[in-house]
Amino acid sequence: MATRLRPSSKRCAVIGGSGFLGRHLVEQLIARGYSVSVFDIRQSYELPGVTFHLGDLCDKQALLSALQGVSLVFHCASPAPSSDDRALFQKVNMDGTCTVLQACREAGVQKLVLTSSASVVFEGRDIKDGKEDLPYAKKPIDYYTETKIQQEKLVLAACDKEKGFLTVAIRPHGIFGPRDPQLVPTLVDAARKGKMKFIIGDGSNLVDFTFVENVVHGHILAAERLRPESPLCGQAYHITNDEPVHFWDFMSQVLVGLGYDAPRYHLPYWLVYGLALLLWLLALLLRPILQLQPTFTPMRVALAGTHHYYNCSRAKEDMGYKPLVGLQEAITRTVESYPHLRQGG
Ligand SMILES: NC(=O)C1=CN([C@@H]2O[C@H](COP(=O)(O)OP(=O)(O)OC[C@H]3O[C@@H](n4cnc5c(N)ncnc54)[C@H](OP(=O)(O)O)[C@@H]3O)[C@@H](O)[C@H]2O)C=CC1
Ligand SMILES: CC(C)CCC[C@@H](C)[C@H]1CC[C@H]2C3=C(CC[C@]12C)[C@@]1(C)CCC(=O)C[C@@H]1CC3
Repeated sequence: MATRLRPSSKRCAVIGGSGFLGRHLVEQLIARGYSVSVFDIRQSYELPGVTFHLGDLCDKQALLSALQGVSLVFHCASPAPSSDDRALFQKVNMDGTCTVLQACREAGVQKLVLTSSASVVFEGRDIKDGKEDLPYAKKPIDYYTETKIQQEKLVLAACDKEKGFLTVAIRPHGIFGPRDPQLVPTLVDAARKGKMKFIIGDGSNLVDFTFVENVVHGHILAAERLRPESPLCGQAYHITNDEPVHFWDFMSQVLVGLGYDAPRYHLPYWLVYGLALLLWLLALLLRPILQLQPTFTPMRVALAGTHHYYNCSRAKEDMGYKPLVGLQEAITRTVESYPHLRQGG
């Protein structure tokens, strides 16, 4: 039988540590004196103090070797939310998370911090100042959301003070910042194709966009405050910028900052949603012969045309959370980090 290393409180693992959020988290952990094992299916960078373990999180043996001597695990791996591969979401977010839980218990890990999503309560209808006690979406809007709900339930239910295994879930919303492969690149791609001329709905919908460094701060606070006597055990926490913004103002600021025109013409929400649904069905039907990837998916249209902002007072009270970077500075830093996506760049 393999010998088990004694877990050290400054030794942690980041599953999904090569991704957008994961890499920012790893960089901050290193800056705070942790040594970090990254477990991911790919390696996207090198950093002193970080060891990489390449593998699929559905493979328990591969996970076990990465978790040796680790007392704290962050799980922030997921297939891209834009995918519609139901089997992959099921395999990675649900079965894979069960494997992560088993591996953590077998390796003697003491704390697990899951990156969940505020979208676990979103059904495509307005959410204003939503608290953590909102019920999970009964009709999740896509496979990503459906499996994030199951994943969060599994992780929170696994919290067991008697066995010394504590869990907590962080629910960020609309993460953005340098190196994000999703929000800014999708927006710029749509603008370059002339698809960002229209505002969906009347443009008055408020949403949360959260700077990646604030999301990282929330994760580290949660890890450090997670103790048997703390209220964090088995709970979920919204982490936002605490500055809801009009969706279309945010989009316009990013676009204009990068040299593109802001959207100007209004289209009725239900018309665009109906068209997006039709296009999605068409893409599904044509899939055997043609790969269509619509920009305006029903999920994106719902996010672009409804209110969805969340209350983060529970994180403020229980872990002393406060956003470190305000929204305006965050937008400026993000725009400056994408010189290659500028108009004409
Ligand atoms: N971005 C956002 O706005 C929000 C994100 N979240 C959550 O935050 C987390 C991080 O998201 P983000 O950083 O944006 O995503 P990324 O796709 O950038 O990072 C996820 C990482 O996990 C890897 N990965 C995927 N599947 C596996 C697997 N089977 N085994 C090991 N590694 C795997 C990915 O590899 P590869 O790229 O090759 O697939 C990638 O490196 C996710 O859990 C997401 O659900 C929550 C709310 C909002
Ligand atoms: C084409 C435009 C109408 C929209 C372009 C921007 C979108 C790509 C993003 C706007 C809101 C974002 C968002 C997510 C992904 C990127 C957006 C749709 C998530 C779905 C990512 C995963 C989550 O857990 C929730 C996020 C909500 C907001």
